[in-house]
Amino acid sequence: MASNTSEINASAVDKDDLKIPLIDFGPFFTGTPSDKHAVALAITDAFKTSGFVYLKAHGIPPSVVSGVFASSARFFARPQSEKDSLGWTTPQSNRGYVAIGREKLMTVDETNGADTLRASAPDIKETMELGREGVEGLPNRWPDHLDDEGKDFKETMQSFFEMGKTLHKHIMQAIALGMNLPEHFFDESVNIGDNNLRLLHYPPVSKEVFKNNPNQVRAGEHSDYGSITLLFQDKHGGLQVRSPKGTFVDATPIADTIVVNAGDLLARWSNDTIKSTRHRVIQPPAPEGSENDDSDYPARYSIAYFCQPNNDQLIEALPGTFGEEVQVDKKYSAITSGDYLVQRLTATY
Ligand SMILES: O=C(O)CCC(=O)C(=O)O
Ligand SMILES: [Fe+2]
Repeated sequence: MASNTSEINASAVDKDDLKIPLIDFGPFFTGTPSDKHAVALAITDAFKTSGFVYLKAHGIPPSVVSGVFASSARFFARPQSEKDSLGWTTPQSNRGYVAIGREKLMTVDETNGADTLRASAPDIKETMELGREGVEGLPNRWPDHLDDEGKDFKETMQSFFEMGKTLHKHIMQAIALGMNLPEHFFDESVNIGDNNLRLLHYPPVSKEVFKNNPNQVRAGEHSDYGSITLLFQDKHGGLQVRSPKGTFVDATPIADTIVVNAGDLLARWSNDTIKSTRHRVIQPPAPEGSENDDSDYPARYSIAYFCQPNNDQLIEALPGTFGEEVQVDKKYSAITSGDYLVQRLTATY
């Protein structure tokens, strides 16, 4: 048990009071009930302190993940006109291709000045947004009519979408146990799969761009909107998390792990006992000795699977997070998951 506990608590990031553990999710599926509980508590504890955790043995095979990265890279390599023909339309749909400069991620307090911010330092990224299949009037913008590669893309992403849905359920089961709720407490709240799979491509950028504009980033500081985000990074790095001291700390990629972070809706659901922590993406850290190298920063690819409770799920303070026993009132009024998401998306596009 002792070795098991220390493995659960391995540290991935520990800087400026920001501690992000690396947790082996395996024992949650295969361990004894007490192993399972220990994993659940460790994950919940991480969400309550930093809002972030690295997970290994999460159940999505590395070969599947590399297949999704490859398919994503082939998609972004298509001619701009093809990608534009699959363009994102509305926050209600939130499906389709988003060209560089269209979305500006920002913090909640910045949304009043969204247009100025977008103009001065647009995010240097393009994305492809994929949603649940079969929603009346909101089709995914698949490239399957273009060629065989487009058909492969559709199949790969549909299958990955389902895996993300399952992992969402499992992590919510861990959170339920960690919050002293029944293991299956959230199952019915996340069984529809109203999630959003976002493929991201940060193209190569000249070092001058970052030198000349101190506000330039690849993706602006923000918190995520939903319950949790499953983030798959390539090896380049550039993701940073806001520490309690206010600094940005690198969340360096670790092979065969994913970064999972809590979103605003889970923070709200937990009456702010769980934290939705701000993060951003900048240029990758320069390898040592490369200070005078003036070649471009390399491209970076990532996959963000935004998990969202079912659209019609009412989000209000969970049992145990308010009331006399804990001496805290409910901090927020009830809102459905779907209404909340559309509100947030409307501000950033
Ligand atoms: O690309 C990344 O590593 C993070 C992207 C992100 O935070 C987001 O799209 O919400
Ligand atoms: Fe994010």
